[in-house]
Amino acid sequence: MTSSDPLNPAEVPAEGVEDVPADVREEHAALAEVVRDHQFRYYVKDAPTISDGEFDALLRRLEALEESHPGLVTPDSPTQRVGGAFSTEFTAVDHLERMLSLDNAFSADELRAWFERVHREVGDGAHLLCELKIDGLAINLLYERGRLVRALTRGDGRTGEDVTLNVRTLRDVPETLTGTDEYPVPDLVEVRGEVFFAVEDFLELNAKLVEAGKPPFANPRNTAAGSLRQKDPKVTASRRLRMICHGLGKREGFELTRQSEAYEALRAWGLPTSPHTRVLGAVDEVEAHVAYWGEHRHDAVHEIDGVVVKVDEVASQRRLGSTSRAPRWAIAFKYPPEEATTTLLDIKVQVGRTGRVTPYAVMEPVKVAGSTVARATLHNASEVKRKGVLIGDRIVIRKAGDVIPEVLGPVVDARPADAREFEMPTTCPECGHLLRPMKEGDVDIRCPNAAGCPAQLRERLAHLASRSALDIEVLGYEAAAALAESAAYGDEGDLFALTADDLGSVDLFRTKEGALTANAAKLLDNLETAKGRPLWRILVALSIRHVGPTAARALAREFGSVDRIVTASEEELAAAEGVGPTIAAAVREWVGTPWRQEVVEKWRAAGVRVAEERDTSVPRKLEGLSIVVTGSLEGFSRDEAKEAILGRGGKAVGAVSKKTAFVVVGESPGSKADKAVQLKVPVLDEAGFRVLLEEGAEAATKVAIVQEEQEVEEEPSPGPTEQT
Ligand SMILES: NC(=O)c1ccc[n+]([C@@H]2O[C@H](COP(=O)([O-])OP(=O)(O)OC[C@H]3O[C@@H](n4cnc5c(N)ncnc54)[C@H](O)[C@@H]3O)[C@@H](O)[C@H]2O)c1
Ligand SMILES: [Zn+2]
Repeated sequence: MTSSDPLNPAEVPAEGVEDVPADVREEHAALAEVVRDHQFRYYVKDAPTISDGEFDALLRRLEALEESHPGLVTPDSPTQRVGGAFSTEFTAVDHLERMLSLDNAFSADELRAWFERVHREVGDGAHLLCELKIDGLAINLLYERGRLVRALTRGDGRTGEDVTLNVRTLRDVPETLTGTDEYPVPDLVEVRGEVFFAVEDFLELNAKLVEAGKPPFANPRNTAAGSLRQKDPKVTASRRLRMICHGLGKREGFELTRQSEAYEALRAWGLPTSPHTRVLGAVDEVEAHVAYWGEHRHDAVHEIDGVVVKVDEVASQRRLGSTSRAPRWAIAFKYPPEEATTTLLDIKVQVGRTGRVTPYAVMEPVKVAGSTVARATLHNASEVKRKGVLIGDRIVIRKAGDVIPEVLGPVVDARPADAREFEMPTTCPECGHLLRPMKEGDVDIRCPNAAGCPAQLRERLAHLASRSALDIEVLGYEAAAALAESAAYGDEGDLFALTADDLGSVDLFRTKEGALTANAAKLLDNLETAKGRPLWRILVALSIRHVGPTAARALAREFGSVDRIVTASEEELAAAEGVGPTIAAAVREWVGTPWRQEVVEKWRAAGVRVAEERDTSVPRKLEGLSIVVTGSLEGFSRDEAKEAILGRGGKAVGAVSKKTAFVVVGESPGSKADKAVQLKVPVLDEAGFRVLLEEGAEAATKVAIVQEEQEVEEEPSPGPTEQT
């Protein structure tokens, strides 16, 4: 084997095999020092200054250097050691058996490469134990004759920090083990696990801090580490730390053949294990499992940064052995990090559709959760203060799944000398009006120039064209900006009266030769179609505060025309089903604004359908019925199913109650299906749903599934395969 063997990095060729050039040697030494420095900040100070992704990249770079220059590999290189240290604040105590780290796989290929090696060494009978990689800190619990005698952090793998008093405050960690006939209390066992914050508890802790005027913590992992490594156990006790076991160290007085069996023993002894652990047979299944959890990353109570795959048979684990840093019988598949650090280049403000002025971060572009991010909203000026970020700071940002990126806070330890505070502007950056809160007690300040501010007009146009409003494809953000800026154009009232000539005077809609672009023709065409859209879409397009698709549907259903909405009193509006006082007040405010009423008049004059929402082509067979859809249907997307119900006068509701008329159950339904059974609400499958839509409630009742009261399954299997 060569030293480039990823499973065997500890095997170093004899000295002098290769002369490493001086500059490479220097780079390596400098990089190793940087890595050690970050390890100290992370493990000892619980205050890293770079993200895990950046740290992993540094370590990978070090590995790459060593791979091309094996002469650089020494036993004290960070690539060869468990990356931790211990602080003098705690007593240092040796582990009875070493605590190791894990090798990583960042792609399916790397996972397969690991698997093939395992295959070669121990044959194809190995079972693969898949566990969530909990993002917390490792702990080693020593139980002697069933009593907890010591708890150590991982430290450098050989020696950890004694945090016994702190760990005793954790509810998940029993003082004494229980035993069963099958699994009697062992003479001695080292139990390894992860201490973490449940995301929910972490958010609650932060909410309390913010309420008390204190800065919130950046992330659950570092907060858990900081909370456990406290000098005063009372501080630890005040934080709701949890623990889940994921391995064993030294053991006496019992033998196990499979690691999955060890978890059964741990459970019998009263120790917490994960409900998400699965034993799988083939690498394809492991890949599906990894993909599943990549999609459901936020379904566990704790944060995860990957999936750990282990060979389940203890005999095979022994045969595969370990390097100085990690076992060869396990690998951690890592997901793209959801946090990154970058530089906050500037804070600018943008003016929204309702004049709200919000600061946003302009950042050095950085990759996070698979996409490159260069901007993030900061919501309002007090949020900027609360987060404590200065322009020029290194900042931590987070992007979870499809959620918009969020600035978590500054890396204070890396603050440059010239970092400066953000000052909220006092005038609108686009029209110069003095900004102010529109109502007493508003945290947001707004540009009061709703009618004339080009920024607000641009935002309203883009909104009006969006999919949840008039759905005008060609009128994207760029076109909205071009129209808003064009002198030939007034406001959105003039939109439907636009002519080819008007568009010809806007640069964006003219070719170099002076002809109209294809998009201009398309826009005129789209506008013609948009005139006939249902009333609720027209209402959304009018940018009335608080009136999104749901409220607009309610208004359209209850009042049937813009005129009736305009003449309705605030009480009438508030009393209407699905409207309520906030929307009623916003509608009245809109009615009281002359230029907004002019928009309606201009639209009406241009032929926009501002009345009669009732589409008589679809009979209103579901009038007054509440219908719940759960699970996925083959012939309908979620929105289509909702549209089909609303279009027939029914209500598409989210929760099952006694008032629910039908529950439509598709593939992999949620707990709503069980609830329907409990409450004896008629259940329809997709075919039944079609009957309901086409023929109405009576016919549907005949095809509804008659529900026998049955035992409700405890917890639906969260993974793609069965738990063992
Ligand atoms: N940001 C920084 O400056 C900085 C510095 C050092 C390390 N780090 C981060 O720390 C991590 C490296 O730390 P590491 O050496 O502990 O390696 P690791 O986190 O990649 O893997 C090893 C650890 O995973 C934990 N783990 C969680 N769930 C597990 C399970 N089901 N089974 C087994 N183990 C499980 C164990 O505590 C184990 O010690 C990386 O994510 C790295 O980015 C960051
Ligand atoms: Zn303005």
